[in-house]
Amino acid sequence: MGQIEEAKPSCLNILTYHRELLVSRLRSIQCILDNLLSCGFVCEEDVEIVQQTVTKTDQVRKILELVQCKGEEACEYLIYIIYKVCDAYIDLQPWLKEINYNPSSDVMLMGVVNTDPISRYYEKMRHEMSQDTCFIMSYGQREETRLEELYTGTLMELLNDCNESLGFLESLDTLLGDHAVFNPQGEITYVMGDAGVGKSIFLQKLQNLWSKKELQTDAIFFFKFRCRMFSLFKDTEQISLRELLFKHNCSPDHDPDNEVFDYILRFPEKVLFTFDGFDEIQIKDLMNIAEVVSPEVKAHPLQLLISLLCGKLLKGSKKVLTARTGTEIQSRVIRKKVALRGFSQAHLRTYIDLHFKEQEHRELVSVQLDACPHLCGLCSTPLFCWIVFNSFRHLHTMHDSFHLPETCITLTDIFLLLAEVFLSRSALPAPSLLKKSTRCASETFKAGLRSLAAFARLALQGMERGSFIWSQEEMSACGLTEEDLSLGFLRPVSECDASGSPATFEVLHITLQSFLAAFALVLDEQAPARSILKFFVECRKKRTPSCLPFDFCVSGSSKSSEKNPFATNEHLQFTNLFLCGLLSKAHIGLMEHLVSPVLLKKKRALLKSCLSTGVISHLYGLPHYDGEDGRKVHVLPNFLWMLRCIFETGSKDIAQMTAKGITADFIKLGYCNVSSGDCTALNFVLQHCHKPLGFDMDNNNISDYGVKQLKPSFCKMTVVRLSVNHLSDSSIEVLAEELCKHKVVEILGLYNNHITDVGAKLVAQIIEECPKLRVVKIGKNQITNVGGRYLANAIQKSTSIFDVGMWGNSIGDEGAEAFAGVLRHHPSLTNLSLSANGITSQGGKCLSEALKENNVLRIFWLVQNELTDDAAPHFAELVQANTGLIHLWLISNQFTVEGIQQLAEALTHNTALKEICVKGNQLSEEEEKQFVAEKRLRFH
Ligand SMILES: Nc1ncnc2c1ncn2[C@@H]1O[C@H](COP(=O)(O)OP(=O)(O)OP(=O)(O)O)[C@@H](O)[C@H]1O
Repeated sequence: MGQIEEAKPSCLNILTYHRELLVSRLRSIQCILDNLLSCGFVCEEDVEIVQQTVTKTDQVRKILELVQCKGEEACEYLIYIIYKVCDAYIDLQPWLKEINYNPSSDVMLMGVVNTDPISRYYEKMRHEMSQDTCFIMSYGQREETRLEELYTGTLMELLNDCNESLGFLESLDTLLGDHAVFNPQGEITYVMGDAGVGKSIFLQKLQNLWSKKELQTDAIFFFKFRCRMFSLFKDTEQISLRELLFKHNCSPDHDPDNEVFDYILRFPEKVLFTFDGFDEIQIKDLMNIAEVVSPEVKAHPLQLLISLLCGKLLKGSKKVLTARTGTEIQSRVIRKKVALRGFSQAHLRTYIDLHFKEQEHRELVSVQLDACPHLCGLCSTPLFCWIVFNSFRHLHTMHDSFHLPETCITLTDIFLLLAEVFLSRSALPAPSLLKKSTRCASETFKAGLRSLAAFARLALQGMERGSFIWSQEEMSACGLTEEDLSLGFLRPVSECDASGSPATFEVLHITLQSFLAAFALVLDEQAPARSILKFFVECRKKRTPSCLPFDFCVSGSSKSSEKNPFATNEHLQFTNLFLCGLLSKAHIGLMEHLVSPVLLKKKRALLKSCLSTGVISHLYGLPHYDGEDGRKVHVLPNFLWMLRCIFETGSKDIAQMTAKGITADFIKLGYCNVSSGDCTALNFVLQHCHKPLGFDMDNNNISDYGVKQLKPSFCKMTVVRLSVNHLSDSSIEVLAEELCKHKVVEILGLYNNHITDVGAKLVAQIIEECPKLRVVKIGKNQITNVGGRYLANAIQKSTSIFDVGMWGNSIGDEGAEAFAGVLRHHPSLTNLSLSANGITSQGGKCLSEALKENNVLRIFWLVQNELTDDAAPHFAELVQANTGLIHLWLISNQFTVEGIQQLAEALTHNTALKEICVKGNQLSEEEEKQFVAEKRLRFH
């Protein structure tokens, strides 16, 4: 060992030899001086001399002289400092490698303290981030819940740029990894989701993981922003990037030479940003948003934000951006997309256990949830779940008995519960006197009316002006007192004024602001009654949400400037929805205690007439087109809001009228962001529809709860398309029961769900018992040979079925054998896909032999299986013998040139077959060229 060390070049020589490089690259001199001083290699006077030297390079020269004078040990220690504090001396790390530096055992006994500003800043940032993120928002400001005690995983679906699923993100700490990146040039990880689905908490958890070094990333700086804060700046305000970063996040200490900012500019890839709520950004005049390309230039904060997001500033930095679903952002800046889908059943169970410490409460809540799938559907949105559970806990402790509302609970009910809990606080007796009482919601609301009205006024003003944050003065002007603040509706926004008290406040959650704004519209006795409809008018006027802010900044396009302050108008839609709920028949009893009955009646009548005319004109205005299966209509997202509002009113009349207005035979609701909760609203209208209807609900977030809600409507559905909707076997149970009872279904689409062999058996039952069923798509599920057999047996018995899609299961050769039975004599099957099912040549042989006897099948898909040349003679025979087949798909198997040769020869004997697609087999480009003469053998 000693010999090896002796053989090393001396550190003194190294410093002499590399002096020039060190002089130009060594920074963070203070850290070197601090360590040399504390180890006694230099004295205070030496330090002063160095510090008095004017230029950085001269300071380094002085240090080198000093340590070289002190000898080998001091020189080695200097190199060791560079080695240990690698973040600060990042530029010299390649040099250490080049000189093959390995610290000696002696020097390793010496301590190195990291006093470098960059490292100190990094530590400070972690510390502050950890403090800022360890608590989760809880009721009022009274209790504090630790994030780790309540945070529950949610469904985090990865999407590609066409919003197609790429599976689920298993664990949040891998978010920034390369998995599911569809655009490596993009720098933004875009996280989207509906109101209250947990986008902010997702970021909080991410920040918390980073602060504990548990996030898989090499980012050493983390800046977090809430987009709504950018609305607080005056139009004329100009700040620099440095101010934006350091004033609105953590600022570096003892950094006279701006080393931290310099480092950020030099190594942007070491910086991670999170921007929460892009949909909340107000852009008053898009035309004036100009890009900022220099980090030194002062600009409006919004310009800085947009320039950061577009990569004009700090190019290469990592960014996570959240926004409500529907806020589209150009794919070219997006690296990866995640859609938050809320709690699954299993998550909900975990959340119950975390939320309720008492076993009695856990059981009570579980039983009540199990009895009400609609409530479960609502509770799959974490915000609503949080409100329901907190209200349950509070009201259960306060009152003799409290149960969760059972059937037909609406969102308005949920937010009324929250308001009741908040208001009941002002009437709380001292804890020692706390005695269980009988619950009387109207009394609580009456007693708290003054405060409620003041909060509601504030919320409405905010909605009208498009602001979510208020100053103390604005709050007082609305009549809010100090005492009111403790109720819990508002919470302080982080910044404090000079006296240390919070300078600004916001509503606990933006959806609660929408609710309060709706309350203000109902309570207001001064404004003309018609003004309750103002947001309906506004929402109708507005165009579909688009990616305007980003359109502008990314492509520089000059779309017309729009007065619309928001990228989406969801919070206005929510206000309308709550208005419908508050003015519904179900809540007259409560509202009459708060508003004059005459005015209430007038407002109810106005709303009803507005909804009725709105529904008619909306349905009339939808784009209809005539297809093979009758008249089709593709609804727009507003249709869903309309349904939600109708459900919230609980009005049978309006539901009936809407059902009557549906003139199409086929409704396309694909990619409309339909959630399980929406299915109750859909069902509410559909129950008044008396004619058969086709429904395409593919690519939504319906889940098992939603299917349960749609149960009464399946009797009239001729087309049931529920592909890509997170359905498990329990949904198929509901479908089997209903579809077999009514026997009207013709098309069943269940592609890309979580169906296993258990569900496949139920689908087989549907196939057997529904005589009109023509098309079944059940690809990309989890069906094995067992399920494959059930399905094959059922299809064999069906005389109506002509199109079966089984792509992407794992039925293997045994399943293929069962389908060979189907192919042998099936009278009607014309299109069959068994692609991506792990079928080898053995299965291929069975299938091709069976198909020789069938001249009905037209299209046969066997893409992405494991067919080799062993299967080629059988397929060649098939091609020669069969005259029914028009397309044979054998893409991405393992045929070589010999196998393909056999197919090519056989093809010359068959004139009916239009093409055999053999792209992606094991042929070189040269080999493929041999077959150019046979044009029907396709390699592209
Ligand atoms: N993963 C989670 N675990 C536990 N609770 C959660 C989780 N996600 C959200 N919540 C609860 O739901 C509430 C609302 O979540 P959050 O504010 O993150 O929603 P959001 O998607 O940002 O909503 P919006 O788009 O309306 O701003 C949180 O305050 C928290 O109580």
